[in-house]
Amino acid sequence: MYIVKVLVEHPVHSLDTTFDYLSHEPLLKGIRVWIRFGYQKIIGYVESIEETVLSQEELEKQVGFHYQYIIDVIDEEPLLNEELQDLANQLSRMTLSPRISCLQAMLPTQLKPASHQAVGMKTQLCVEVIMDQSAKTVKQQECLSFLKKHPDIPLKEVPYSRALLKNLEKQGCIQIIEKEVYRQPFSMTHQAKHIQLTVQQQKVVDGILSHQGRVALLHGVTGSGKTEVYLTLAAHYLKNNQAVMMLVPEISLTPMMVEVFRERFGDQVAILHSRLSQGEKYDEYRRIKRQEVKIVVGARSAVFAPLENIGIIILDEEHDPSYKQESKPRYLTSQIAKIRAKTHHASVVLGSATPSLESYARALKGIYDLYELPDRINQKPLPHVEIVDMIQQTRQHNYSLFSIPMKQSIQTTIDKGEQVILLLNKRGYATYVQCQDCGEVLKCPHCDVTLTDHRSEHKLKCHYCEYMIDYPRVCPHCGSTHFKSIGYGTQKIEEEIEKLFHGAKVLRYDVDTTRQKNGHLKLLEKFRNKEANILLGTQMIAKGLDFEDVTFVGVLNADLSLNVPDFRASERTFQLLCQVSGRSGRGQKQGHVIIQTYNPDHYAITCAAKHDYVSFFHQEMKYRQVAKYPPYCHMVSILIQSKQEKWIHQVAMDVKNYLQTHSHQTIILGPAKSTIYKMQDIYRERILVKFLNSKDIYEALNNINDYYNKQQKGKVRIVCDFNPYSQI
Ligand SMILES: Nc1ncnc2c1ncn2[C@@H]1O[C@H](COP(=O)(O)OP(=O)(O)OP(=O)(O)O)[C@@H](O)[C@H]1O
Ligand SMILES: [Zn+2]
Ligand SMILES: [Zn+2]
Repeated sequence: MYIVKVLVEHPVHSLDTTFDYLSHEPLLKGIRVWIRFGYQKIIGYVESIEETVLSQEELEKQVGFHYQYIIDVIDEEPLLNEELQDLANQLSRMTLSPRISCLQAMLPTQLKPASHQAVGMKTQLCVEVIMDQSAKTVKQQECLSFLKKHPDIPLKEVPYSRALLKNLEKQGCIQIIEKEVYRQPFSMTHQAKHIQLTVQQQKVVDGILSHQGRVALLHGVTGSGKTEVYLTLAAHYLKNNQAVMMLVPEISLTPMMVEVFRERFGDQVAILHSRLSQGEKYDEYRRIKRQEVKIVVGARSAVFAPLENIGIIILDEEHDPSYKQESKPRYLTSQIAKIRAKTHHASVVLGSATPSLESYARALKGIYDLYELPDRINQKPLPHVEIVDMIQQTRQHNYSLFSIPMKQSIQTTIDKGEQVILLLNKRGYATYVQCQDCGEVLKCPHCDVTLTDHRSEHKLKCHYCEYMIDYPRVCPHCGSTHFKSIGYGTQKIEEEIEKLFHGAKVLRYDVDTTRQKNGHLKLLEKFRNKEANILLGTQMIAKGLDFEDVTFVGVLNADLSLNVPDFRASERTFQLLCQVSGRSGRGQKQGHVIIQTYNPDHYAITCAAKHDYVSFFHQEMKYRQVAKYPPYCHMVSILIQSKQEKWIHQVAMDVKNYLQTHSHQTIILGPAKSTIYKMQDIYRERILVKFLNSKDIYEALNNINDYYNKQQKGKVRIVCDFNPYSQI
């Protein structure tokens, strides 16, 4: 008899314990099983098995409750190998999240502990030749020799009649069998070109290869050929029969990197990111697990890909905030990459034109190896960047969103037949609706935010919950019928541009226009084919795009990312401006950039205009040191949430007091109301803790977590976020 400890899917901490079941047979650790839980039949995850010589009766006498048997076994093999099972436990401890939520984060939906396998394998009928002597007719022989040349051909592609095939099957010459086919998320489009590395690139590659097991920071300016370095490294490990993990930040970017990797390595590449269909993800995951592919390209969660014998893990655009998971378990991808690299004795490469302050500081300290690619390929100069002071524009009575130099540059670029990228930094800048008579601004009743005008659908929507209403006819406050949309959204600017510039053809690139499957790719392909001369978009267009004919980049409002209550505001602004500038002048022609701002002297803007990372780094480090922010300390954000406003502040104060008496060398800020105090009808207060020594703060938080999320369950919820990126 075996006692099986089973984790059950329940996203609350109080269930982060295992439940004991019995089994007559030994089971494998890490498989899913059907169990009875209360009155339900649910799926559980086998955490451990223990053999016992006692009978059920004797066992029950010992523990004083009635054991149930496992109803059925779901998986033949463990979902996760030993390495990943250990990682799940480590992740749970690191982030103070339930183990089951860590398993959920690591597996594709179809394999998640609670899932019911809605999508399964895709199969098709294939023809296989077993024996070719007994064919009688000429036609049959002809068909057989065709089939021998095309082993395992799908039945529907065989250019012979079904009757003929049926006869051959009867004679025992062939068999028609059902075979699994993989759903292919992308098809190959371009042909691979062979590129000789520059001396600088080669040096980087050699350096990284001769320090196996280290973390390398590759600081290379935009267009310096980092991708080519990644490809060469990948080829090297592949030749050694080792696996390669290539991580990219945004969903929008993944298809481009996938394309480049597919061109070079064919179907040895698997893709993992959130835009794939359930079925595609399931297939890709199993291709990796069966060791049919050696390279994985994907976004954040691909860091958990079940690759074995990993040689290298590469994170492109390592500074990107999307590497931080913003829901349970709140992990930082680079942290996971480093843990896995250690297990596999793999190298880690963190690549960026604008490394995060934390990474560059580590490189200067010698914790990481630093590699630089200071020049663009073929010594192409970086674009000339001009800063336009918008206060001056107002003084000259230009109230338009476009300054005079911006207007001129856009028009000239279009006239020359070249292309323009325009960045509208939209954060907090979406259009909202205000009553012209009483000033009432329409807000979401469930969240402390204004409703956004989605003109094309005649709707107002909340961006934080599902709330949506029709465009109002009368003001709910005064009954007036005069409304005005305030602010600029990409949609509004798109209309304006087409009126303002001769010959302008705009492609709008944002969440709305890229929602459909491969929408990003299709839109970018249109731009590449020159079906439009202006690409207008939000932050999404700042990264990774490589278009030869883009010679002008305009930033409409550089300040919006500067004026947010986040200690990384300057860093984010600097990164965004460098990245988007880097899209200009990548081909033969010189690039030009205009940044419109109300803060023309801010170092984030002046350093970006000079492409001067190092100066920015040192100035920003001074500020972080004085204000005591990372990398000079660690940080954890504690979010206290409750549906009851009357409790929340008292609980937050209790948490603070507990932390104060149970930790040393900490600075505790707050509690304060969150930037968005009410979200989805839940009130939110926040405490920020800066600390140097992680041991006691970690213990204190673990206790707090235990107390409120397990014992006091229901009243409040506490969410701890180490290395917080978002503070809304
Ligand atoms: N050794 C080389 N010889 C010729 N062309 C190269 C070489 N290496 C890279 N390139 C080309 O230079 C261009 C820029 O390279 P790549 O896109 O890799 O830059 P990057 O450093 O990743 O830039 P970004 O940070 O802006 O994404 C690409 O078109 C690439 O094909
Ligand atoms: Zn009104
Ligand atoms: Zn809302």
